Amino acid sequence: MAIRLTDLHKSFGPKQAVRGIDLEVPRGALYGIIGPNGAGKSTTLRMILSILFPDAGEIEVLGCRSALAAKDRIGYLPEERGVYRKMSVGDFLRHMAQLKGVPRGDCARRIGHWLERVALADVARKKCEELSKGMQQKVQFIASVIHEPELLILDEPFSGLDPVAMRLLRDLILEQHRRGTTVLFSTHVMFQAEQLCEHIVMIHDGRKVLDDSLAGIRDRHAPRAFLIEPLAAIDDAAARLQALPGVQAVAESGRGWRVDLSEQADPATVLPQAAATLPPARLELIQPTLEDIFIGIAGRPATTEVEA
Ligand SMILES: Nc1ncnc2c1ncn2[C@@H]1O[C@H](COP(=O)(O)OP(=O)(O)OP(=O)(O)O)[C@@H](O)[C@H]1O
Repeated sequence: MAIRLTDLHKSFGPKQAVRGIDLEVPRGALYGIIGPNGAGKSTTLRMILSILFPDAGEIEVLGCRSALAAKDRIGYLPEERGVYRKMSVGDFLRHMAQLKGVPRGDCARRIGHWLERVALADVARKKCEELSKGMQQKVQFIASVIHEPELLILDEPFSGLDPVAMRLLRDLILEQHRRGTTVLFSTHVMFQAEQLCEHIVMIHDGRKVLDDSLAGIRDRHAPRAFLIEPLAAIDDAAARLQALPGVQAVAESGRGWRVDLSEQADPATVLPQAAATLPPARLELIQPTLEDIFIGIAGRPATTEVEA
C-alpha cells in the first residue's frame, strides 16, 4: 500500500472534521476523493502529509509511520495556492526542486522541460505575481512533480482553471499515473473524478461513505432513469408516460422526456411498456452520475456546504 489510514479522527474545537476514516491506497493507483465543501477531504489529505496531526488513528505513507520520513518521495499541490510572489518562476521552481533533493545540475533541464510541457516556456524570468491564477497553478503543479515523486497528492487541482488548462492538467495527471506514480486527488466537482479516476472514495460529513472502483460503483448503482424521444409528436405523451406503472417522474429533456423510475420498478419491464406507449426514435437508459449517487447516499446535492 502507498497509503494506509486506520480509524482517523480530527476535530477543530467542537467541529468533528474527520470521524473514523479507514483507507488503503495501493501503490500505483489513481484515487479520487470526492465530497462537498467541508466534507473533510483537505483535512484528511493534510493528515496524510503530516501537515496536521490526527487526534486518533494510524497513518502509514510509503511504508513510513509519517510522511515526514518520506517527504522527498511525495509531491503535493495544496488547495491554498502559494507561489513566492516576488520570486521569478525559474527561481521558485529551482528552490522547490532543490528542497525535494533534485541534483543542482539537473534543475535547469527539468524546469525547461516542464515549462515547455505546460506552454509556459516564456515565463521563466517573470515574477510569479505577474502570472494569472491559472498559470500560477500550473507552476505549482510543476513544483509538485519536478522531483518525480512516488506519491502525488493534489488538493482540488482543477479549481480556477479554464477548460483547456483543465484538460492539460488531466493529461499530465494521467501521465504521472502511467509512469507508476500513486496519485490521490480531491475534488468537490464529481464529474472531474468520473473523467479521471479508476477508484473513488466519497467523503460525507467526515465519514467515508463509498470506496470502490468506478466500474464497481456503476455495477452497484443501476440506472433508475431513461430518455425517450418519440418518433412523432404526441400531445399527451408526458401524461401517458407518467401513467405507466413504476414511473416516478417525467420531465421534458431535449426532443423527448427523461423518465425517472420508482425504487421498486424494473427498467426491463418499464422500457418496453414505454416503447409500446410512445414508439421511440430514441430510447436509452441514463447512467447515474456520481452526483446522483452522492445524493442517493447523502440525501442532498453535493455542492452545498455540509456542516454537522
Ligand atoms: N484549521 C481549521 N480550523 C477550524 N475548522 C477547520 C479547519 N480546517 C477545516 N476545518 C473545518 O473542518 C471541516 C472539514 O474541512 P475540510 O477543509 O477538510 O473540507 P473539504 O472537504 O476539504 O472542503 P473544501 O472542498 O471546501 O476544502 C469544515 O467544516 C471546516 O470548516
